[in-house]
Amino acid sequence: MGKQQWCLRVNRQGAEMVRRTLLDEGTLDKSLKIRSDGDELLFPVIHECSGSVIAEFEELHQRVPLPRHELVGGIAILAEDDPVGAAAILAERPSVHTALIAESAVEGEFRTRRFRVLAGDKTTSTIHTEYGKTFRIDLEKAYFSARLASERQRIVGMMHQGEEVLDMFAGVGPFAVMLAEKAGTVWACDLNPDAVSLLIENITRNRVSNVIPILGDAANLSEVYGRRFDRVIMNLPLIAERFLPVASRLCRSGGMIHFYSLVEDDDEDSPVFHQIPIKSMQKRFVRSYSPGRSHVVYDIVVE
Ligand SMILES: C[S@@+](CC[C@H](N)C(=O)[O-])C[C@H]1O[C@@H](n2cnc3c(N)ncnc32)[C@H](O)[C@@H]1O
Repeated sequence: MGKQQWCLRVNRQGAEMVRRTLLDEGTLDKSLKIRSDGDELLFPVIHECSGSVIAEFEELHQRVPLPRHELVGGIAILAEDDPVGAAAILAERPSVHTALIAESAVEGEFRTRRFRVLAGDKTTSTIHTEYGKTFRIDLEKAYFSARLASERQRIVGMMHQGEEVLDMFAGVGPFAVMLAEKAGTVWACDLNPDAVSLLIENITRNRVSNVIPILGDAANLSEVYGRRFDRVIMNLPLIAERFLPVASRLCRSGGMIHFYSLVEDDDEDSPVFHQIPIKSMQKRFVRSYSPGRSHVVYDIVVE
């Protein structure tokens, strides 16, 4: 009798890239054996995420249990203040150069966190790989979450070739650089100068020529650009609501806004949706955030 776990079903062709991404983001459940099913591989993951389903897996015999941590490139972010466990992670994982503990929640306008080094190099900067693209990340200078990797692929999968895309809160550019693969142009805006510097580095390191970085306040974008965008990305949970009227002025009729939000599981949808012309709207679960709280996305087709 095996163990029931969330998993991603992936066609064998793209499976190695998915395996590496899940390993990099620390999402692969390494206590369970990867399964095959016809043309597909089933990768067990440690939590429910976009596109995941439940399946049964054989349990693997584990060596020394490492403390709970999340990986961003060569940085392990521990859930507990555990310097001994941090040293064990560095010893066990040759690709990890630094182990950190967060000393604050995600805070301020730039949505950053403060960290303390528990072991390894004294840095918050690293190179992270996601679906074959590499990103310079500096966890203390600009927001980044590796846990949205599958969500970004879901958006790429929905896109048509040549779309005009606006990423209103682009950070270091993970959505912008990923979506550039299908887009005509991606306009990527952020208020944080350090995020935009890292975005420019990430555009260059991935040799992307169709992402335009913008340092500025997304609130002003509709005064500069018209209703030209086929798709608008709004990943600024908690306060994105106040930018929704601006987004609807920027998105063409029939275009789509992806509005990310953190909601209590029994929350009603926000009344702000009544303030913009909507043709249709679908709410999707992205990942669980904390007990009783989820990260969700509203895919909104604008009237
Ligand atoms: C949650 S992060 C998302 C970053 C990126 N989209 C990602 O998924 O990694 C939100 C970003 O919005 C930026 N931001 C906050 N207020 C803004 C504003 N008024 N205009 C533009 N960017 C803003 C922050 O600096 C931060 O980088």
